[in-house]
Amino acid sequence: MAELKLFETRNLTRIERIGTHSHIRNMGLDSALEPRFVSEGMVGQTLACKAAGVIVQMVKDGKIAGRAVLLAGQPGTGKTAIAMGMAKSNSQETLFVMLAGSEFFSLEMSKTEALMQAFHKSIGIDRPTVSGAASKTGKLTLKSTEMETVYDLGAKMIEALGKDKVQSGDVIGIDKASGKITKIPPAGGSRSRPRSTMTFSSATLDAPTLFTS
Ligand SMILES: Nc1ncnc2c1ncn2[C@@H]1O[C@H](COP(=O)(O)OP(=O)(O)OP(=O)(O)O)[C@@H](O)[C@H]1O
Repeated sequence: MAELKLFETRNLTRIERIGTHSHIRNMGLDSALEPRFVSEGMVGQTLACKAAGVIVQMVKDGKIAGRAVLLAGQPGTGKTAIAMGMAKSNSQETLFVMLAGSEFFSLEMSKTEALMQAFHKSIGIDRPTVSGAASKTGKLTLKSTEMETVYDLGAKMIEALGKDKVQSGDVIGIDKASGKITKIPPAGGSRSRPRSTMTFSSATLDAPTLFTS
């Protein structure tokens, strides 16, 4: 009879996607913004590289600012590579922040807030909060009689909690699209609140603490 052998398996619960763009050093264009077929880590995609180069040049010349660029194409055709080339064309040290749509939409944080955080991270800024402490992330616990939910907090929401002086036991409304937090005043005392209302329980910051439970 065949012997059954059991081997210990490694914990594979956390699988990370490894970004393989380290070979991209620039957009592979010459000084007249003409694309070379193989250059600076970029191979082919000459029209897209040229278009990206023209946009970067317009930004450098101060002709456009505060705009977004949409790169569309089949998976794996080099959209991220070109975006990285655009960043690297400015300087090899330019910060490049990647956001995966799926991760982004699964965040328990307002999309505006998540975007703001990514932008702040990309330009190395920590926004000051109302208390003057550095802008940080945190956690917010909401409780009802049936359930308890923990939300990730961004700087904007932390600021809103401070502004409204939200305290443990307060009923709050959160607009998940904009991140706006509003304190809902008790109408005739807490007993009249519907059972399903979520009540602010606690908020903690990962660093400089504004609120604690
Ligand atoms: N023209 C290119 N020159 C050099 N490397 C490239 C080129 N196009 C893609 N690659 C490399 O191939 C891999 C996949 O490309 P990339 O992630 O940029 O594609 P994508 O279009 O952003 O894909 P997805 O839509 O799945 O996010 C990366 O390692 C990237 O650096």
